[in-house]
Parts: sequence; C-alpha cells; structure tokens
Amino acid sequence: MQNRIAMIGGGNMAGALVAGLVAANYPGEFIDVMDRNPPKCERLHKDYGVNTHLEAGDWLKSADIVVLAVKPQGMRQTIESIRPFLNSKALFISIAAGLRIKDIARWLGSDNLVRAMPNTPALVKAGVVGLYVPSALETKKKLAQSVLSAMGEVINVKSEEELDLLSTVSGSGPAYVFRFIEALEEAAVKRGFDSEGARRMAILTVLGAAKLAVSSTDSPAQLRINVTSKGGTTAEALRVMQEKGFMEMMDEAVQAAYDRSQQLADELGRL
Ligand SMILES: NC(=O)C1=CN([C@@H]2O[C@H](COP(=O)(O)OP(=O)(O)OC[C@H]3O[C@@H](n4cnc5c(N)ncnc54)[C@H](OP(=O)(O)O)[C@@H]3O)[C@@H](O)[C@H]2O)C=CC1
Ligand SMILES: O=C(O)[C@@H]1CCC=N1
Repeated sequence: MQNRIAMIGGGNMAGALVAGLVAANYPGEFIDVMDRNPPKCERLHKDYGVNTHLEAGDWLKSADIVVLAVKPQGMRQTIESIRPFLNSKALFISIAAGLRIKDIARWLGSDNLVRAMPNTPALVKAGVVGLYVPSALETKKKLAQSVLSAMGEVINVKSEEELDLLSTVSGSGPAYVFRFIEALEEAAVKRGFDSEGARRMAILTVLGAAKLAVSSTDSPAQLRINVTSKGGTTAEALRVMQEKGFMEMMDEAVQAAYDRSQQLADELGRL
C-alpha cells in the first residue's frame, strides 16, 4: 500500500518534491498539497495530478508523511492551523531552514519529526538533500530517504548542527553559484558580448566545470591547476581573485549564513 504524502506549503521546494516524486512514478492521487494561493494549487493539480487544498481539513488525517514546507517565520502559525487534523502516527519532515526539532515538535505535539535541507536544483532532480534523523526515529530513516531522494542525492548527517552547516554550503550554495554566473556574465557584457551570448557562456562554463569535477578523479584544485598555464592568462585572473580575498570572502559568507540560521532558530524557537 502506497503511503499518502501531504505537503504543507506548495511553493518552490514542495513543488520540486512533487515533481520529483511524480517523475519517479509516485501516483499523484497519493499526494496532497496545501497552499493558500489558488493559482499555485491549480498549477500543481494540472501539472502533476496531485490533490490540492487551500487549508487544512479532514483530508490531512490520512497522511502518513507530512512535509512541512513553509517559510520558517510562518511555521508556528501554520502548524497551529493544521494541528487539529493531524494523524498522530504520521512522520513529519521539516525542510525549514534553522528551525529546531525541539521547537517544531512542541508546536506539533509530536516527536515523530525529522529535518531535511534540500536545495533548488531539486527542481531538476539534481538537488543535494541533507537529512537528520534523531536516533529514536532510526527505523523511519529509510522512509524519509525514499521520499527525499526524489529531489536528488540524500546526505545523512549526525546532528542538527551539522544540518545547519550543510545548509550554508548546499542549501544556500546555488545562490552563490548564480551570483558567480551573474558576475561572469556582467564581465563579458562589459567587454562587448551581447547579454544572451554572455549568459550562455557563463552558464555553460559552470555546467561544464561541474560535470568535469563530478566525473573526474582529480580534485577541484588539480582541475584548476590543469586550466592554469604557467605564465598564462588564467594565472593572472586567479592572482586577482586571490588578492581580492576570494577564499576569505567565501568563508565569511558561509559563516554569515550559519549565524543567521542560529539567530532564526533562537528567535522563532522562543515563540
Ligand atoms: N528556497 C530554497 O532554496 C530552500 C528553502 N528551504 C526551506 O523550504 C521552506 C519552503 O521554502 P520555499 O518553497 O522556497 O517557500 P515558498 O514561499 O516558495 O513556499 C511556501 C508556500 O507555502 C504557502 N503558505 C505559507 N503559509 C501557509 C499557510 N498557513 N497555509 C497555506 N499555505 C501557506 C506560501 O504562501 P504565501 O506565499 O502566500 O506565503 C507559499 O506558497 C522554507 O522553510 C525554507 O527555509 C529549504 C531549502 C532550500
Ligand atoms: O535562504 C534560506 O533561508 C533557505 C535555506 C537554504 C536556502 N534557502
């Protein structure tokens, strides 16, 4: 018998999970999505054949797995609205950044809760999905993994702390890469390329480099060295990147994302 999956929130990430599950032949009729925006519901129903709902109701009582996919700031209120309809045996999966299990569990009135951290490449099934399963729920790990693997590669972590750290790398990481693409595109446009050509050049370069890195036995450092001819052009570009503090900047950016996740968790956990 197929598990019934309910998504609370039908935005970017829930949409990616729905798309991945349906592409993996999970029957849409076993998926329920709740979102307060009618156009989002209509689209998800039309594209994937899932059941959609504008608010909580008895439909939620049959959910075996409930994915909490609203923004951290709205989580407590949303949980309040769904709580009367929850199946006490359901497994909850929170994908909210920062929010800690102890706080969400208190709001839910259930300890049957794991945390996951996907990223937006999940939209094309190329996501990285961090998963933290408390030891008391070890027997539920496979179930959580089987659902989340619809978004990409699942990486198990041993603590919530580690999940928050993973979030600063792979969760936020696509934004860092898109920023890099924007910068490369802008530099190309400044030098006379039309914006479409510049964009394509920048995107395909990142795609090609990532494909090479994933398939090669060489480390990224070695692959960089392979591009960098002694006394050549790349060496000059890398010298400037080094002088401008590229490595330090990345380190500080990741730290800032982590600090924000802790701040959010502290602030919202007090509610
Ligand atoms: N985007 C990312 O890269 C990642 C996000 N996350 C986490 O995933 C979660 C979801 O993010 P994302 O998908 O980007 O967010 P979205 O805002 O795209 O999706 C959330 C959806 O839920 C709806 N919603 C919120 N509250 C309710 C409610 N009470 N009843 C019904 N619908 C509601 C929102 O409507 P409305 O717009 O009207 O508020 C929105 O359509 C967040 O907690 C985020 O931290 C995790 C990993 C990566
Ligand atoms: O920016 C955020 O808070 C979420 C978590 C990781 C990616 N997006």
